[in-house]
Amino acid sequence: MNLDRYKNLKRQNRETINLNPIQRGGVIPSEAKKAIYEFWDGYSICDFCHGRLDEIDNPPVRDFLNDLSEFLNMDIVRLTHGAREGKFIVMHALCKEGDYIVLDKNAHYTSYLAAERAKLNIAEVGYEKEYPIYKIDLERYKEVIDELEDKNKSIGLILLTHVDGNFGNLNDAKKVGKIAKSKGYPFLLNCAYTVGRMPVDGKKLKADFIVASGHKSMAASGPIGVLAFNEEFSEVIKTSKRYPIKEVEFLGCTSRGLPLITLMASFPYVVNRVKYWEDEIKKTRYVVDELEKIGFKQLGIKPKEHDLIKFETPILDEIAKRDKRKGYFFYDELKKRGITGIKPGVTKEVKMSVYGLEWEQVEYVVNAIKEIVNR
Ligand SMILES: Cc1ncc(COP(=O)(O)O)c(C=O)c1O
Repeated sequence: MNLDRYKNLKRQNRETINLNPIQRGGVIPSEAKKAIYEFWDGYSICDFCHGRLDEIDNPPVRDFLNDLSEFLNMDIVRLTHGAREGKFIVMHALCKEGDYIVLDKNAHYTSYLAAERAKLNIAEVGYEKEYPIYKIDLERYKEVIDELEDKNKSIGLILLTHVDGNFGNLNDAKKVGKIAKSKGYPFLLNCAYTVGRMPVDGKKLKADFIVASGHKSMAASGPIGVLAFNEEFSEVIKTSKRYPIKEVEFLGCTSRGLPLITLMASFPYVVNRVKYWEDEIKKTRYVVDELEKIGFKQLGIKPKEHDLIKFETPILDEIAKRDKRKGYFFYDELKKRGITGIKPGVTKEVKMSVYGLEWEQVEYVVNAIKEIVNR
């Protein structure tokens, strides 16, 4: 065993402009960094615990969960280890083995895994239009539900990915919420890419459940997630027969320690930043407009309604054929300019986000990419 390898652990790309869409919303502000120094011991959050995480008053976890409910316009909030755990909890609590869940074709792999772990079947809702838009045909939810009902299949849950992690397409959740309501099925909205980045109002969107991701979109250290739901589904928080204070689906307590401390410490910052969502969209559209001038082609819904951008980049592919670094030239050249987060070696398609960057940084990124391509 070489224990030396654990000494002086250093993050390679700490001071760079990171364009990785799954990381941009999880960058923590300085107030959260300060809180880390107060609470870095393992169970530090439990100094004044009387048996359950969500009831801790010092630090103010209980108040925080109430504030989160208000922020999301949902009745009850609990913490999870991530969006994926939230999805599994809902499926496990609500569905019985063999039930169907109806979900969109852009659903994250963790939605499929959660369903598999809960021993459920899947019925997919496909695209209204495939390449290059990949827009989900939301009206199809009704038809898929009807088809399952005609075959006497038991449906346990309707799931929609609010914004998917592949194309960054924003779905009109209310449409699916209405269909689910009219059919009498619970509706889970996966907001891993939206809550904490943009305003989300659960009741307006007709969601019965919302899952969110602290490390992805709420400026928190990972892993932490949020599960919000409405009162009529309080079966999700049923307590143990043997340990009556402990909630079974949460195995008593979920994320404790630094992930939760940073989620709380960043909360005022997050509440404020979602007010500037329109500006984030302007930055995103600016990047698309500028990079399409040099041969990038944006995939997904146009114009962009979310900061995650996926480009088809034949121009990078062309250059890679001539450069001795092959596909790695783009990563390499960006890194020289202090920019990271683009997958090394990938040139056919590129994903990026400029969420939370200053306008000057956005311009710097655009100019750097133009310079690399034009050279
Ligand atoms: C749409 C979507 N949902 C869920 C997840 C998983 O989130 P978490 O890591 O909080 O489980 C991701 C991660 O990329 C995602 O893109």
